[in-house]
Amino acid sequence: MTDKKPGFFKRLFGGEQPVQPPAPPETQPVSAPVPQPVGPTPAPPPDIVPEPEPAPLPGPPETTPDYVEDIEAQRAVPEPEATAFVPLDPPAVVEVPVETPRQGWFARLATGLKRSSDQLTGSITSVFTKRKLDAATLDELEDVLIQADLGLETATAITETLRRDRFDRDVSGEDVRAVLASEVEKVLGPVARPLVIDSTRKPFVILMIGVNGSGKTTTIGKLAQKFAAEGKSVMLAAGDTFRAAAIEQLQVWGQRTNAPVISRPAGADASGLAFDAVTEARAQGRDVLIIDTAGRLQNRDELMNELEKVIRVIKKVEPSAPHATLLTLDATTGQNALRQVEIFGQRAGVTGLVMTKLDGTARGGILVAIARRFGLPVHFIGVGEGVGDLEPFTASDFARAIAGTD
Ligand SMILES: Nc1nc2c(ncn2[C@@H]2O[C@H](COP(=O)(O)OP(=O)(O)OP(=O)(O)O)[C@@H](O)[C@H]2O)c(=O)[nH]1
Repeated sequence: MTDKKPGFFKRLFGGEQPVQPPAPPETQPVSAPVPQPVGPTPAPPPDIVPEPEPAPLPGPPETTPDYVEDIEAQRAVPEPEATAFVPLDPPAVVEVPVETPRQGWFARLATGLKRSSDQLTGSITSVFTKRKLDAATLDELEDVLIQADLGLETATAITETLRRDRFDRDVSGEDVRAVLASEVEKVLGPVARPLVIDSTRKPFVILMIGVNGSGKTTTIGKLAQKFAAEGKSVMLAAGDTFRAAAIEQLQVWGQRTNAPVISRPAGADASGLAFDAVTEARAQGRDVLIIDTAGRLQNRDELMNELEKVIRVIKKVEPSAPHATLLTLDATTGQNALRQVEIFGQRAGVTGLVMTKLDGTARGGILVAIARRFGLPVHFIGVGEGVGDLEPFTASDFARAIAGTD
């Protein structure tokens, strides 16, 4: 990446702050919607797509410690209309990106990370133009690397390598970029791990979590496509019951990928839905069940309680589930992503990460800081909105793209 843009780095880093996604609707005390688990093999009701309720609940259902026990008690009184098993007939108008011909995925990653890499390489070049490597230069470089979200440890590792090998010698921007790529790859190598579907689990339950708009539903669609292409039978659960549009979005993905979608009307209880979905997927012998959840900010305690409840209820049906709890991270978020990984990890037991929107961000460096701090597997990266735009994560490609080396 050779474009040097004087002042660009400063403009970007000078004012840019981690973006907080919009908060979900306020939770109000509501009378707990009665969870309506049904028997193991509910028949599809004649009305396939449920009408959204006129006034969706503004927040998650009430949390009570004995909620889970309530669910079990209420299993004795199933209400067939509670679960909508929706394999077909998506709603008429839902925006889901369509596939268009495009460049290869690495090119998209490299193009997407160009803003990150331009900032880095531009700054590195300006620091290292015709200069011998001295302490001041190393300090400047460390600042550049920290401001690129790579994290203090990685920044220090890079400057220490240079100090050890090149101190008091001429060093070019290219040399520094090579060290950067190598150090980034060193950090990311151990976390670049594929998502392995244990075929002895039927269904293998994947719970998708993350803040609002981080790409959960889109990633579910992409994963469903991937698994279907591998010959796996997939079921989806529209667990983002706060938003009718999210339910519809998942139904469209379900139709595209030929995966049945378990859903309930907007405003229904997400835990009850998860319960039904695991029960149904098991009854049908599905290979994989992917459960969507409503977006929530990690600092919204009541919403995180609700997520914990969803997990508890899933375990009521299958104690070993969820078998993967994937946190989607929006790459454009920057530093806030560290907090998301920390809190979602504590509350929901994240097993792996998917970083989305790497096709257009200046904040890609944050993945390095996350990898170093948490060591969680990074399974996939999203490089676009289309169904084919999910790629297994590879450390060397990411390192090359962010350092602008080929
Ligand atoms: N460019 C790009 N856009 C993406 C990617 N992944 C998701 N998006 C877009 O990001 C937006 C939000 O994605 P969703 O999948 O709806 O996010 P969500 O986490 O389910 O959102 P909530 O249900 O509101 O929490 C949509 O416009 C997606 O098309 C990606 O890898 N690249």
